[in-house]
Amino acid sequence: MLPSFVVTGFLGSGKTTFLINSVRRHFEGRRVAIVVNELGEVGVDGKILQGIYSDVMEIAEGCICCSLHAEFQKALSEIKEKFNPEILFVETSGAAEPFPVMLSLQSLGCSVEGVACIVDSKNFLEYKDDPVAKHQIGSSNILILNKIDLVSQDQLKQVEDEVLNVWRQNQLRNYFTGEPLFRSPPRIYRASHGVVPKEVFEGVYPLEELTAIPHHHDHDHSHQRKDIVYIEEEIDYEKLMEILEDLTKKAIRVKGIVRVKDSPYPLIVNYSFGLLDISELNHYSGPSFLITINSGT
Ligand SMILES: Nc1nc2c(ncn2[C@@H]2O[C@H](COP(=O)(O)OP(=O)(O)OP(=O)(O)O)[C@@H](O)[C@H]2O)c(=O)[nH]1
Repeated sequence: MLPSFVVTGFLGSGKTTFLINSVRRHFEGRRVAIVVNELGEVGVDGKILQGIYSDVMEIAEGCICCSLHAEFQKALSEIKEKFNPEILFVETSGAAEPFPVMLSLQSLGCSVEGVACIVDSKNFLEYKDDPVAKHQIGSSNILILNKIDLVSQDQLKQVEDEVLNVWRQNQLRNYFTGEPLFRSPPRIYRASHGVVPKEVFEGVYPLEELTAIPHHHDHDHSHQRKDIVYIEEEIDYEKLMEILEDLTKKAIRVKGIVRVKDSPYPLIVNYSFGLLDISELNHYSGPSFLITINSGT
């Protein structure tokens, strides 16, 4: 069985950053495959990860369990055949629940070694009541409080207490008996830019019991509206800022890859919860685009 980890967490919490900064470091020299379940029909995370890992597959849009199970299956057999990986990481989209992904993985012959939920410590108290965020936390046995560089010790303690509270209330239970599925409380870690110690990936027991749980199909992403804007011509940096200023009036998350006149490389645009981050991507030759996610609520 191919061992796998699921990486979940709310929009912009730092899942891709975690894959870049921790997984690469701790699995150096190992054959690591990554499947990214993207939000839009064009992916950003996959493009970034492709520059770092050789075995990255993107699955666009939606939820792996429903419309995409067949695509997931195809991607997985392709990955296994081509790369014969030793370990697989699946990054779910920030708007998806991890549980169906775990079921899909098991049904496709992978053992789920752990489910890591990346928590945005800076913004958690703002999004903690979102139903998807609750499921993401409750379905995880590794909780990583990320972005600790942006909060005080007191705030972090408050977030930690609240995250554990949400976990207790939403932890996975056997549908018939009501018994908790996780045999022990989640492991909780603190991280800046997704950097965690190697022990995070060690000694996590495989989640065998999940197959016994019926799957409800009660998850719904329709409250979030996604749009994609293609930018045909090369614009200057100021124009990009103008476009972003406009988009972020409504969007809770904006990400994309944009070519601008003054930069030798295309720029990765990453906006979440009022914070804008711009960096360069040196291995991309596709079109310029921005994906926006509006909460719609
Ligand atoms: N200050 C700070 N910024 C961070 C940290 N972790 C991630 N970021 C930034 O937060 C933004 C979102 O990070 P991503 O890793 O793209 O988040 P994600 O969870 O993959 O996003 P989605 O796939 O869209 O849900 C990026 O601009 C990151 O550089 C952190 O610990 N501290």
